[in-house]
Order: sequence, then C-alpha cells, then structure tokens
Amino acid sequence: KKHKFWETQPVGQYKDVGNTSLPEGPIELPTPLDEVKQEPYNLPALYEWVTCDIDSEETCNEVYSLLTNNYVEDDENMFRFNYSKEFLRWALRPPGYFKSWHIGVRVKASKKLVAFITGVPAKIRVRDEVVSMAEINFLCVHKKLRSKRLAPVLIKEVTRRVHLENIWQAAYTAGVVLPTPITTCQYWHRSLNPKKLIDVGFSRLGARMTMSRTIKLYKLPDSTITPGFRKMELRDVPAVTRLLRSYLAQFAVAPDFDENDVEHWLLPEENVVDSFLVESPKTHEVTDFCSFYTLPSSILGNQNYTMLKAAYSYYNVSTQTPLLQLMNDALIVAKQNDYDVFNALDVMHNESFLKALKFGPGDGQLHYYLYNYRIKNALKPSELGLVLL
Ligand SMILES: COc1cccc(CC(=N)NC(=O)c2cccnc2OC2CCNCC2)c1
Repeated sequence: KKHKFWETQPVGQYKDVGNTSLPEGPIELPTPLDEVKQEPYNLPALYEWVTCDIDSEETCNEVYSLLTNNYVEDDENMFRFNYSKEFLRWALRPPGYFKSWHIGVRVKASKKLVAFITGVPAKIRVRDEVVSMAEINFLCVHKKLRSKRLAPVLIKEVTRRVHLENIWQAAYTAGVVLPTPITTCQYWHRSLNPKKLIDVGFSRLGARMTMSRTIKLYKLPDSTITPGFRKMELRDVPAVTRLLRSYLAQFAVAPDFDENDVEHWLLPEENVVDSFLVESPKTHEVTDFCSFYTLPSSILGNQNYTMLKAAYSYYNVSTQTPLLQLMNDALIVAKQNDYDVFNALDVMHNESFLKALKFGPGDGQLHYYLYNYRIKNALKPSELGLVLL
C-alpha cells in the first residue's frame, strides 16, 4: 500500500486535494509541551539514537562518509551527491540552530553511524503568514539497511524533537511524489565543461553535433560584463537584506530573512556558497544580487573522473541589471572557478533565463512539501521563492 506512513501524518492528503472548503493554515493545532512524547521513539533492537555534534571533526567525518556512500543518487545511479564537510557545517548551523535536531542512528555493538536526519529552524512566509518551521534535510539510511522501515522512525523522531522546541510546521523536498506537493519543480542544467559532462555521461552529444561545435556552443567570456559586479562582503549585509526581502515579497512561499540570516546564508564561503552583487558605479547603491551554492557529486564508475563540480542557483535579485545578464555573469564566474555544470530549478523568475542561457532540462523533478500546513491551491514553481540545500 502506497504511503502507509504519510497517510498517518498531518500533511495534505490526496483525498483533500481540490477541497477548497478546507482552510489554509495548520492542519493540527500545537500540543501542550508537557504532552509531547518525552522519550525517543523505539528503534529496532540493534540500533541506538545519537545526537551528532557536527562541530566534532570525528562526527563530521562520520556524517560526511555516510552521506558520501549512501545519500541521494540520480535516477540512473551514475552520480551521488557529495556534500562537503564545510558545506554540512554551514547547512546545519544557521542562527538559532538546535544540536538536538542533528540526529543519527548507530549500531549499538560497533557504534557505526548507519542513518541520519536533520532539521534547522527557519522563518518561512506562506502568503501573509510568517511561520516558524523546521527545514528537514539529509534523510539518509545506509544502503544495507533499506526497507527496514527506518525512515518513518527517523521522520517521527525529528518531528518529536522539533515539537519539543514548540515548532509545529516543517518544509522539505524530495525527488519522489509523496502526499502532497505544494509545487513540483523541473531542474535544468547549463554545461560549463561539456567535454567532461559528455565523457561522464551527464550529457550526450547533440544530434548532428561534433565535440568542438559543442564546446564552442557553451563557450563563455573570460570575465563578467556588468559594471559594478563584485563579490558580496560583510559590509553589504544590510543592503542585500533590504534588496532580498523586498524581492522575495512577491512570492507566495519564501524565507523571511533578517540580517543575521543573510549573513549566514549568503556571505561567501569558499567551496560552499558564492554571492555577488551589482553596486552602481554612480550611486554606489546595491541594485542586483546573485548567488549559487557548491554541491559536488561523486561520479560512480568512470575511469577518468571521480567528481562533478556543480553550482546550484540559490537566490537572485534583479532590479536594474536584466536577470539574463546577471545570471550570465554568474555562469562566467562559475566557469572561471572550474565548475563543470550550473544547475537551477524553474522557481522564482528563473524560467526567464533558462533557455536563453542554454540550460537544458534535467530528467527529474523536485517536489516541495510543507508539514502540518495546508495551502488552498498548489503553487506554480514561479510562485515559489524558497531554495533548499
Ligand atoms: C548530478 O548529480 C546528481 C546526484 C544526485 C541526484 C541528482 C538529481 C537530482 N535529484 N537533482 C536535484 O535534486 C536538484 C537539481 C537541481 C537543483 N537542486 C536539486 O536538488 C537540490 C535541492 C534538494 N536537495 C538536493 C540538492 C543529480
């Protein structure tokens, strides 16, 4: 029976789709904190819960290795996400984070880490309501422990720990369809190193295309073209926060970033997140912004390469520079830094540049979900202003 677990959860159920009489908002009311289950859920006999201290070099190594060998692969099992240790520390320690939401499962006897799930706190606006949520990510069960029904226990345990902090909603994404997406995004890829992408099977040589013609097709200028285009610095946080908040206001679902959030999520960190802005040479006003995060993938089974260096479009704001030109500069910077591919979802205004900048559609979709929060009508991807890692 499909979704045995999800039919027990406060999420939009298939039977409710289209039922516009149901109000938008929380599906279940909060439980009094003293009625939230105080002890962890039961695990199968040989396993125990552990809170993963991502600051610890040893634990961070264990988390990194578990994900490197057992996390999400593409549909053809040719690539596997390879989040770096510094990326994991960035992703899991935003302002107000809870160590208790970094949850692992160990084998009692060997202490081997065999499963993981995380939450981080976030203020997410849904239409006119700013809701305190947990962003759930990195759900991973070791390949050898699949179909032991561990994932539902991990999800219930992170939910319990989120409830203990008096937070009752969550946001998450998945490549699979569960009850019930708030929107379904298409992902797109822009080749930066077409020769490598074809060699590793990420892309295929187009019909009637030679390799040299393909390399020429994706060639980019050696330097960015927008006057005033530069890396974001700490001093830019107030201006970028203003710019981003007013831009994200147009979307039905978006993060409600304050300056601390912007400093954490958007200040450049090498090999983790890159952010650029346009400072008007005349007025010195910050008029535009673009950013991408770094998420390599292991290449499974290729003689010449082991890693795919991929950039993922993050938050982009255009008020004076055409978004097309701004994103072309982002591609140019990514190419300068030896990225092989630049990925983007068709969220926000991304559709306006995807084809023009020679992105090709990916072969999968990314579904967005809210936990314990009903929205009346599913969104179009262009109404979504939230990018999860
Ligand atoms: C190229 O290596 C891959 C390794 C594993 C999976 C995929 C396909 C895939 N599932 N891609 C995405 O989910 C994706 C495509 C474009 C933009 N963001 C994405 O996912 C992000 C956001 C959700 N968490 C994973 C990273 C590709």
